[in-house]
Formats: sequence, structure tokens, C-alpha cells
Amino acid sequence: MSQVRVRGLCKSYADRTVLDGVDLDVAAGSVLALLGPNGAGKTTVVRILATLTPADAGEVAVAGHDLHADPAAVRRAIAVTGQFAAVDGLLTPRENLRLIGRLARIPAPRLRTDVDELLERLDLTGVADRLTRTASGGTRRRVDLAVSLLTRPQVLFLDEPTTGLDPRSRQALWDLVDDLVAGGTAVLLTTQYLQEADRPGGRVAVLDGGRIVAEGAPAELRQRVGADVLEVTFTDGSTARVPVDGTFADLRRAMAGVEARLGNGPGVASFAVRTPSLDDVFLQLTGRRDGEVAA
Ligand SMILES: Nc1ncnc2c1ncn2[C@@H]1O[C@H](COP(=O)(O)OP(=O)(O)OP(=O)(O)O)[C@@H](O)[C@H]1O
Repeated sequence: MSQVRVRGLCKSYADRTVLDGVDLDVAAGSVLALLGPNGAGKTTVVRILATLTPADAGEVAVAGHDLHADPAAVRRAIAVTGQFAAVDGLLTPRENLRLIGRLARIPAPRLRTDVDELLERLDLTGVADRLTRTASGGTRRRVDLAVSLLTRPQVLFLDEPTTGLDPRSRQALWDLVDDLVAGGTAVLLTTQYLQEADRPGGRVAVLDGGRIVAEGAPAELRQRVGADVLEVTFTDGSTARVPVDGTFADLRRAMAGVEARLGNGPGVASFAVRTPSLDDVFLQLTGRRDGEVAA
């Protein structure tokens, strides 16, 4: 069942069209990663779906509720983690979690165990009882994530959730997200780290020019970009790239071709067979080659 269904979503700021007919679906118990260059409108999509910004046009249903007709029901079904942590600095992480838990009417015994488990899994036990405003930026983000995960929402929006997190916290986050997804939560995440979109069972949608320009499993998108490539770097720094079909015969043919071209030129410094990455997909689909996106 589709927990997020978006059709023809449009949004402009003054004379700038940001979203120009976006269609999206996120099924229950699945993750959709929304990729796009800086300024593509990823945060705008999340803000609209989370009822924080009004859309100009389009149909949106979140957890079966029409966004326009019943925004309160949408808010009850979702949790959002934004690019900037929005926890109360005058409360401790534990108090923040308990407050949200009580507001969400989580029964007291479950709340106690869930808060302890989240603090533990997000490595927050040591700072759980200190004022959140004295914590580091990364710690505040982890508290923010803990708050979002606590309510076990039907739909979870994660806007660049791993920005500012160290590798251990990132791993802890993905483990927690995997648990929620296994329990049926639909997750829509935006990320600039393409490898984060490359998750088993996950799907990717690429937003560019106000529209979704590609959507599918990472492997499907990679196949669209093309074959594996034999990449040879020479001692003078130049490179050769030859498509190969994955068979030994073809690899031999490709190497012989490179050797024939080489003649008495520079030697081989290194060679590798590369499978197209999501970076290649992204660059080809969005036409950006200027390193705008950190991979
Ligand atoms: N409140 C606003 N008023 C005017 N313009 C806005 C507003 N919010 C966003 N924009 C513009 O809309 C465009 C899309 O912004 P958005 O933050 O959604 O992009 P993004 O894909 O999330 O970018 P990034 O990857 O850099 O976070 C940008 O050009 C931005 O300047």
C-alpha cells in the first residue's frame, strides 16, 4: 500500500518554479531516497508533505489522509527530521524524549524502555541527563532523530539525516531505520550521499529541473547508465576508458585495444574494471559534472 502518494506537485517562490509536477510513491515498509543537486527542491518536497509549507497545486496523500483536507491527520501519522535539529535545548535528551512520548500517548512502561533503548542505540546514554543546549551539534541531531523514531510513525521524513553525524552514529541511524521499515514504516529520505541511497530493497528518485527525471532500484538505474568500464591510468596521468561486457574475452579485447593505442607511449600506472556507480547515474541524469554533489 502506498503510504505517500504525490501527483503533479507544484511549488513556486516568487517567479522561481521549484517543483513543476512531481510524482512520487512510497510503499509501506519501504525506503525512497530523493536525490537531486543543491537547490533542486528536495527540502521543499519534504516540507510540503510534512504540512510545513503549502503547495501551489497537486494531489498528496500521506498515510491515506489527504494533505489538503486533513493536515492534522497527516501530522499525527508522520515524524520529520529536518536539516537542523529542533529539540528543546532547555530539556535534557531524556526529557525531550519523554515529553514527545507523553504527547504521543505512548504508555508509560513502553515509553521508559523505548527511551532507554533509543538513548543506548544512538550512543546518547552518557549525555542523556545534561541540558541538550550544551551538547554538540552532532549530539543534538541524534536527539532529534531519537525523537522522530520514538513515535514509530507510519511515515518518516528524513531530510539529510546523516549530515553532521560520525560514521558510528550513521550506522546506528540506518540500523534503527531498518527496524522501523521492517515494522511497516514508509521512509522518504533526502540525501546528498549517494551511497546512502544504495540500500538493499531501497528505491531512488532523482529530482532535477522541478521533476522526477528517474525512479527505480539503484541497480536498475545503474544499468541505464550502461556497461562496466575498463579504466586504465597511464604513467603520464592520462586515462583510457573502454566499455566491457563482463566476459574474459571482452576484457582481453579491451586490453589489446588499449595496448595497441599505447605504442611507445607512457606505461600503465593502474587499471580497474568499474561498475557504474550511483554517482555516474546522477551525473548523467542531471548533467552536472562540477562536483556539486558530495559523494
Ligand atoms: N521560503 C523560501 N523562499 C524563497 N525561496 C525558497 C524558499 N525555500 C526554498 N527556496 C528556494 O527553492 C529552491 C529549492 O530549495 P530546497 O531547499 O528545497 O532545495 P534542496 O534540493 O533541498 O537543496 P539542498 O540540497 O541544497 O538542501 C532553492 O532555490 C531555494 O532557494
